[in-house]
Amino acid sequence: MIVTVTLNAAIDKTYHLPALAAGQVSRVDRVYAEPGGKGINVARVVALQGVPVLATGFAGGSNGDFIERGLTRQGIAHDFVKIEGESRICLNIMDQDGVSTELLEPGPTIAGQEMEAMREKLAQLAARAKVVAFSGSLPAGVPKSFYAELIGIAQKQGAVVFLDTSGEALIRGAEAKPYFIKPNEDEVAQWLGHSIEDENALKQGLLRLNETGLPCISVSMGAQGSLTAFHGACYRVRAPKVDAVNAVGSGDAYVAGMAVGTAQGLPVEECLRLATASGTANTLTARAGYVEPEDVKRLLDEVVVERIG
Ligand SMILES: Nc1ncnc2c1ncn2[C@@H]1O[C@H](COP(=O)(O)OP(=O)(O)O)[C@@H](O)[C@H]1O
Ligand SMILES: O=P(O)(O)OC[C@H]1O[C@](O)(COP(=O)(O)O)[C@@H](O)[C@@H]1O
Repeated sequence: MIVTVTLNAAIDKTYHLPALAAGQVSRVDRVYAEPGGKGINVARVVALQGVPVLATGFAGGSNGDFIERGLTRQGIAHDFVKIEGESRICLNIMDQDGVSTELLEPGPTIAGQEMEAMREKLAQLAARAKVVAFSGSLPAGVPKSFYAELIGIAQKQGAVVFLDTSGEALIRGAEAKPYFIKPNEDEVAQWLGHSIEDENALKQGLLRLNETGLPCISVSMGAQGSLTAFHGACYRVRAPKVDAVNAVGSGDAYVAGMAVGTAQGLPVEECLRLATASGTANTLTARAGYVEPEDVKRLLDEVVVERIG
């Protein structure tokens, strides 16, 4: 089983409208509202590929109820820590030219006893999991070291750990040496303490991070695919060319593909192929963090994985 952890769960709302004009009234043509936040998107894309998954994290208020009911309706097992605060809404406004504007609420404040409940729940769930994937921002009240703490709990239960977050939560979380991380290029530069001029510099940087005890690091680059350092080997992956409809959640779909491949014990090249096909398939639907399984299957053959060092 794969367990996904979303500490800052959300209702992901997507508004499709002709144009977004600041300071004016805009009418929305189509609205999608889904259980979301990065880890929940990962769970949905894993489930859509027919692999057992369970979503956990913090959920509260009427938005939390919506998230849990939505997951149940979508057939995704879940077991959240109930919190006093209200889970957030994240808004993606898509105009007719495909330009996306995201508004992400900060989320609720988490109390000390709610964090304690999360530690206990995770220990139980991780004992049944092959892969535990932590994704997304930290809600208020949670210390920046919380991911490192939770990663330690999951590793102690024998799970392979993924971490997809940003900023200080990533830097501090990475101290616990998760198996897989997905920083962006700026974060890699910040880590290394120098700017990254070109792809070769990025490759060298990722390989150096490998040496610090981080075995698998992917930097994804939208339509350009991704670069991954894996135990001292480097892979350049080209994504299939498609007419993208909505790329929000593609990073999460990529993580889902990596998690599925890893849980199934596939070689890293095949994990990267599945991750990329899942990320690209996510761009083909109007919904965030959603793939058609036939799209993933069809795109697999169009992904090019090349070892470059
Ligand atoms: N426009 C696109 N065309 C084809 N594939 C895409 C496109 N956007 C994203 N992808 C796929 O999804 C993966 C993750 O997307 P990316 O936008 O880099 O993630 P994030 O959402 O974390 O920024 C990419 O590596 C690629 O496989
Ligand atoms: O937890 P964060 O970092 O605030 O991000 C939350 C948002 O990220 C998203 O998952 C999209 O992320 P990606 O496009 O990077 O996959 C939204 O669906 C979600 O609401």
